Amino acid sequence: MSARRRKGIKKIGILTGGGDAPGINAVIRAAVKVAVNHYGIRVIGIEQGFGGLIEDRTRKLTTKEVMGILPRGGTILGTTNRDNPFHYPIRLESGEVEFRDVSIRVPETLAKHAIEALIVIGGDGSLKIASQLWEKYAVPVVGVPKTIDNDLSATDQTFGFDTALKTATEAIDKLHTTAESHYRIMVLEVMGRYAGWIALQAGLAGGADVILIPEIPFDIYKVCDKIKERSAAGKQFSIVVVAEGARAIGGEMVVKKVVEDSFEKIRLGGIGNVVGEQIEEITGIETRVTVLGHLQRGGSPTPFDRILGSRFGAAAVNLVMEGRFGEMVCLRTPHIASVPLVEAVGEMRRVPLGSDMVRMARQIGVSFGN
Ligand SMILES: Nc1ncnc2c1ncn2[C@@H]1O[C@H](COP(=O)(O)OP(=O)(O)O)[C@@H](O)[C@H]1O
Ligand SMILES: O=P(O)(O)OC[C@H]1O[C@](O)(COP(=O)(O)O)[C@@H](O)[C@@H]1O
Ligand SMILES: [Mg+2]
Repeated sequence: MSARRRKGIKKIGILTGGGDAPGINAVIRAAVKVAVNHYGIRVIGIEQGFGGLIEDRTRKLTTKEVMGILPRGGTILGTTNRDNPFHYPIRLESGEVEFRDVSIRVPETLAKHAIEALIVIGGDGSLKIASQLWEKYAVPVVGVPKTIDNDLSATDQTFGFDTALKTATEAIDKLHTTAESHYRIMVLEVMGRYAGWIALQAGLAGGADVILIPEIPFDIYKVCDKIKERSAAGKQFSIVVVAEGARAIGGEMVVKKVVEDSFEKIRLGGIGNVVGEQIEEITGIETRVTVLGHLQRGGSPTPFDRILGSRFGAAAVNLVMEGRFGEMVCLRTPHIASVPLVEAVGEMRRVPLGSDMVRMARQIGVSFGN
């Protein structure tokens, strides 16, 4: 510990950015406990993501503040998937919004509070900002990967994904019983942005008949063939799981919303209804659509996510104390490792078409609609 103390760090900051994910509070709790109890340093929480560093919203995080938060979903610090210091929305007197680079305020706020290192818990967007802050201002940052989408290539898994999967699987189980009773087709739309991990794995865990993911564009007639094949075999109901980023061959992804003051403006959603209507029209079988939405991001984290979050939180503080800035902690099963942030945000992890999970799914009769 004395060698680490020589690095001279006495105070660190923590912020959470992007969509929340169950397990964030486990990261914060572990980081605070390790910082305070093990290294004897202080922790400042930045509120509401990068906006907190721009608008100077901070609060002290003691071990008392993190008591009892392990099983809690969400983030006690608040978050946003809009604020980007390099592209920050400023509301003009005219009411119009203008984007400006206000990133200089980040090192200014950190200096004001004597914060010597910053732990950023976020997905690709937030970690890219962290990486830019490190490159442009040498802000001493360490990243912690977070997203229910599990779409970061640099880590075997992100926390939050397991909990989202549990929620989506339970939803499929529930849809099964009502689908079976009413001889209906049930379509479930799940999140995941441009990756199909939630749809694929929840679909497999819940025994879906059709799984539509962004990585495999579908043909609606092939989807209906599978449903008709089941009907012919006496199975009078079917479960179709659709990722929000799924699209028909030659078609576009369905956009639910354009968030103008966000850097990444597109919010996906709506493909479930499109697919549901087409299935009903083509097969003539009564079809209902459920959009699972933000239920997937809420609730108490699973044991896996609590433990992974805790491991990441502890590892992030260790990286800080070792002076290894510009890096992100990651899971290299069974170990916790680290990678440079630039590498971490470089590539999105999508479902590989040759993966054994896709192969197994096909072998047990799941249709991907192609
Ligand atoms: N490719 C990008 N480059 C720079 N900033 C980005 C990029 N994508 C998103 N951002 C910014 O990062 C923030 C968080 O991104 P988002 O994707 O919503 O969450 P996450 O951190 O979970 O990926 C957004 O507010 C946006 O301003
Ligand atoms: O909460 P919003 O703005 O509707 O965002 C929804 C998006 O956020 C997510 O839930 C999580 O994405 P991030 O981890 O990148 O924040 C996506 O699955 C979904 O597309
Ligand atoms: Mg993102």
